[in-house]
Amino acid sequence: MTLGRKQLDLEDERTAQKRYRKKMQDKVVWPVAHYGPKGTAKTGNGAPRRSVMSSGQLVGRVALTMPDEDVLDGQADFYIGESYADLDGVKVYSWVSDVACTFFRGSRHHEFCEDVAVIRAFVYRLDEIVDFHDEEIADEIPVQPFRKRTLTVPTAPGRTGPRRPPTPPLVAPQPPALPSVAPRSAPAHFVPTQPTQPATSAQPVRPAVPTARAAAGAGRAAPPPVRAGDLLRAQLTAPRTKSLAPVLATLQPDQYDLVTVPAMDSMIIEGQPGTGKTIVASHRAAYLVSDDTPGEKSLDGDILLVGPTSGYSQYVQAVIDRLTGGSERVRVVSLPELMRHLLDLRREPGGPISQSWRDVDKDLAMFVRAAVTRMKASGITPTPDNVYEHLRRNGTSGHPVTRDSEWAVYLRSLPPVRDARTMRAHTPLLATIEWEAAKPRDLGGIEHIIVDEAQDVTPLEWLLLASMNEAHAWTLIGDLNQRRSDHTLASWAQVLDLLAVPNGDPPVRRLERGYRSTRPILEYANRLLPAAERAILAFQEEGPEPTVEKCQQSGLGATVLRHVTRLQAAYLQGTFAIITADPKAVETMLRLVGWAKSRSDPFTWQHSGREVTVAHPDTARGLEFDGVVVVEPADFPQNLGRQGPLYTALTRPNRELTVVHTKPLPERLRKR
Ligand SMILES: Nc1ncnc2c1ncn2[C@@H]1O[C@H](COP(=O)(O)OP(=O)(O)OP(=O)(O)O)[C@@H](O)[C@H]1O
Repeated sequence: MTLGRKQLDLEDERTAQKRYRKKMQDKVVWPVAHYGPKGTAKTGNGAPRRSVMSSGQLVGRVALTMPDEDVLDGQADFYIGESYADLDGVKVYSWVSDVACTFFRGSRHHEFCEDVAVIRAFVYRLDEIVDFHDEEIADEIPVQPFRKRTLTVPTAPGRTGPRRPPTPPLVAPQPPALPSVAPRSAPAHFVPTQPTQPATSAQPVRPAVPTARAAAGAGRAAPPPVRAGDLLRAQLTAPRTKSLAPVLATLQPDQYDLVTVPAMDSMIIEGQPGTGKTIVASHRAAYLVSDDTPGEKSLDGDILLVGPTSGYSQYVQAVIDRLTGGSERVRVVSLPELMRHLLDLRREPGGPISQSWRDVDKDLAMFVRAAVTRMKASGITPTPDNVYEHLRRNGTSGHPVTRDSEWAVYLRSLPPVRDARTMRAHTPLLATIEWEAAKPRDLGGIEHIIVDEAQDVTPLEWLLLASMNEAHAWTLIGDLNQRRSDHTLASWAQVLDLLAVPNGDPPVRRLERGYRSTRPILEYANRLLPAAERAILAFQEEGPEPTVEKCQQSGLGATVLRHVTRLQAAYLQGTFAIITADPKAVETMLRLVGWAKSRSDPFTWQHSGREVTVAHPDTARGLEFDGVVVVEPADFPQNLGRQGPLYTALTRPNRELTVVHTKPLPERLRKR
C-alpha cells in the first residue's frame, strides 16, 4: 500500500472511529441505567450498580474473500469493536461475539473463519487511531478488501449467487442474527497429552486437553501460531506502564480460545512467566460479564478475580475498567485484601504467611464448621470471637473439636484473638471463622472465581474461596515453578481434591509462548528450573544478556544505584525495580542518597524526577518492569529446595535484567 493511499485509509478509519464512539456514547444513559447480574439491577449487597462507561474503541476490521448476503447485507467486511453498531451499512460486531473469532483466529470457528482475506488491527494513541496493520490471510486477496464508504466492493472472482445457506438467527434480537459457531477441530496449540475422545455430533466440541491428574509427563505439540506479529512486537518493546492495558488488537489465538471458554466450564491454565496468564485472566473476566457474550457462554452472577497482592489488584483493575466500562460485576481483589475485608482490618497483619503447615491446613476449615454447628446445636449464637475461643479450647471436654492429640496441642497453642488478628499466619483461619459465623452480604452472588497466581493459595484459602463460589465455576491460573511457600499445594490435582468442581476434573491448558521477557533473560532464569522444564518459546528472541556483578558488601548500595541509573538512561520513560529479600536495607540506602518514598505508592521511590520500585519478591508477583536489578539472590527465600521467589524476581523484566551480589550465587546461576 502506498503512503498516500495508507494516509487516506487512515483518515477514513479515524472518521469511522469517531462515529462509532459517538454511537457508543449515545447508547450509555447517564446516570440512570443500572448494570448488574441478568435479571437484577443490584449488586450483591443490594446497592444499585454504577452505570457502565463506554470507551467506544474499534479494535480492528475483517475483510472476507467475498461478499455475504445473509448476514452482511451483501458486504464483505465488518469491524470488531466494543458492541454492535451499524456504521452507514458497515457492521461493527462486539469482540465477545462469536463472529470475532475471524479476527482473533481462534479455534472454535465461526463459519466466516474460512473466508477471511485480510485482518486489520488498529493502533491507538490517546484514544485516536494513529496506525493500522493489515495481515493477509487468504491466498487471493480482493483488490480493495476494505470498503471505503463511498466505494462499492468488487465481487470476488468466480463467485455467483448467495455464498452460503441461510443461517439460523441468534436468540438475542440485537445485534442482528449472526451465524452460530461451528467448531471444526481440536486446536493444535493446546498441548494434548492423551488420546482425545472424538466428539459426537450431539456434543459441543471442546479442545482435547489433559486433565490435571493426567498432565504429568505430557508431550509437546507444535508451537501456537502468532497473529498481528509486527504490532505485538511494537507493543512489547514500548516502555512498560504502571498498569496492564487491554491487548484486544494483539490478543493471540491461543489466549483468545481460553478467554472465550464458556463460563460454567472450569479450567486450569498454566504457563511460564510472561506467557499472558494475567492477560487471559483479565480479558476472560471481561468476556464473561459482557452483555454481548453469547448466552450459553456468559455468566448470570458476578466474578471474583483474585490476585496475590494489592499492587496486582491496582495493576489489573485498569484493564477490567477499560474492557467492561467499570462494571461492578467483576470484583478484583487480592487474597490479603479479601481477608482484611472479611476481618475489617485496616492494616496488613505482620509476620510470615504461615509458621507451620497447620496454620493453613484444610482440617481447620472442618474444625470451624464443626464448631459453628455444635454451638448452634447448643443454643449459642456463633460469633467470630466465640468460635475462635471454642477452637482454642478444643471445644468442650464432652465434645472436643478434634481427638487428634497433635491438632489438640496446636489449637491450644493459638494466641488470644486480639494477638491473632495482628499475625498474618492466622488471618486465613480468622477469615474462615468470620465467613462461617457471619457471611458479609457484599460477597454474595459470585458464580465464577478466577484465581491468578493460583500456585500461592494455601489449602485453607482454597476452601474459603470455594465456600464463596456459588456456582463452583473456576478459572485457576498459575505457574507451579513460582511457588513461594512450602505450605501451598504442589500439584493441580491436589488443588482439585479440595474444590468441589462439578462434572469431573477440569482440563489443564497450557500457554506456551513467553511475551514479557527476552530469550536471554528467560534462559538465565530458567537455569533455576528442573532440566525437563527449561525449554523456552520466547516471542522476543533478541535482547541484552543479563548483567551479573559481584561487589563488596560496602559497595552494594552504590553498585545497585549505578545499575538503576544505567537502566534509566537506556530505557527512557521505562519502569524500573529493585527486587530484594531485604527491602528495608535498600530503602535505607536510597534515603541516605536523597531518594524519598512516593506519597501515593509505598513501593515507589523518587529522586529528581526519577522513579524506582523497591519490592520484595512477594510484592513483585504478577508485575513487570523494563529494567530490574535483583539484589543478593542467595538471600531469597526457598521452598522445598526450590527457588520460586528468585525465579519470579528474575522474570519480571521486559527488556533488561541485572543481578548484583556479594555472596556466592545459587549453584544453578553460577557461570558454566
Ligand atoms: N496478546 C498480547 N498482546 C500484547 N501484549 C501481550 C499479549 N500477551 C501478553 N502480553 C504482554 O506480556 C506481558 C506478560 O503478560 P502477563 O503479565 O499476562 O504474563 P503472566 O503469564 O501472567 O506472567 P507472570 O506469571 O510472570 O506474572 C504483559 O506486558 C502483557 O501485556
